[in-house]
Amino acid sequence: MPPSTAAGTLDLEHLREWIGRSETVRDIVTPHLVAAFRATLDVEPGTPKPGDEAPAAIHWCLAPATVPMSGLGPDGHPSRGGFLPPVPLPRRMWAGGRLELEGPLLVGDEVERRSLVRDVVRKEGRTGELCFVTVDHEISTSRGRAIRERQDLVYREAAPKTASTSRGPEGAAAKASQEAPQSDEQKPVTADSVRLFRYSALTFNGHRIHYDRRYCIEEEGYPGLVVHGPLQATWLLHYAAELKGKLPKTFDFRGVKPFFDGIPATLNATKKDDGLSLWVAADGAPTMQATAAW
Ligand SMILES: C/C(=C\C(=O)SCCNC(=O)CCNC(=O)[C@H](O)C(C)(C)COP(=O)(O)OP(=O)(O)OC[C@H]1O[C@@H](n2cnc3c(N)ncnc32)[C@H](O)[C@@H]1OP(=O)(O)O)C(=O)O
Repeated sequence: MPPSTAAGTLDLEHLREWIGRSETVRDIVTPHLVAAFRATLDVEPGTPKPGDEAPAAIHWCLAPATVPMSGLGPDGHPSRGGFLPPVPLPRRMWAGGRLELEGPLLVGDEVERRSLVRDVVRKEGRTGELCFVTVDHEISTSRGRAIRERQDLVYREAAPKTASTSRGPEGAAAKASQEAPQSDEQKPVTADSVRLFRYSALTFNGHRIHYDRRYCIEEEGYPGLVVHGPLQATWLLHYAAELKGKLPKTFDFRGVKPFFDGIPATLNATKKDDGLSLWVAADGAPTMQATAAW
């Protein structure tokens, strides 16, 4: 993506100095993590043993930033300006990404994640000024690379004060977003506050939009707790594997509209030539769209 030259509040030149920054972190796929991950997905946790295949997308729970409380920003994420650029737009979201699944992670694996800030761009969206930060990750074990990932983070301007308890600009984005197509396959999914809390705990993600309802409504202008992008992507990836009998080789996903807790939702899939189109729909409208290819 080329840098936008449109006028805005961002010092893009400064933010783009973060491009090329890298970090390497390590963690272990423990039996407890695998059991807790399965339980959060409402699957029998069993008794994971060293060498068992770990569930796909568990890598999002590995090696999270462990920043002391004094190093957190007002949204509960690490203060910006370390590995990630100090984007001054206050509302961070996980916008989407792409996974290339090259091999499984196993219980007991020592995992290394190498991350690189690939791009920082400014865009003007229907909901206001946006700043996208793209991060590339490579996740490896002693057997070699297991996953290549592109992660798109988006930073949004402050919510208009009028948005506090209505759908506000989220409603505008929802109207503009695509109507859900007819699905070949569908199953219900629930996102209540306990599940969101558990997923935040699994990923050591302190972002307050996922568990602090007052903060969500009063500070970020959302009408409820926001369902994590990686949790929605995990559901869709597992659904794709369930429908086809094996994990896809590539999985592209994009959050198109926030999904709030307590809203009736479904996982959906339609066949495509080389794979599946998938989406989460809340109240019938897509919140995350994905394509999986084998
Ligand atoms: C974990 C974690 C945080 C989370 O999990 S947050 C919850 C998960 N994420 C979401 O719920 C995001 C849902 N999406 C949205 O709210 C909107 O799509 C978004 C990102 C605010 C953008 O909406 P807009 O209506 O303002 O944008 P436009 O559709 O007008 O598009 C403007 C340009 O931006 C590009 N774009 C839009 N959405 C995305 C996306 N998801 N990924 C990449 N690019 C996107 C779009 O293509 C337009 O680009 P042009 O070049 O065509 O101008 C945690 O924090 O850790």
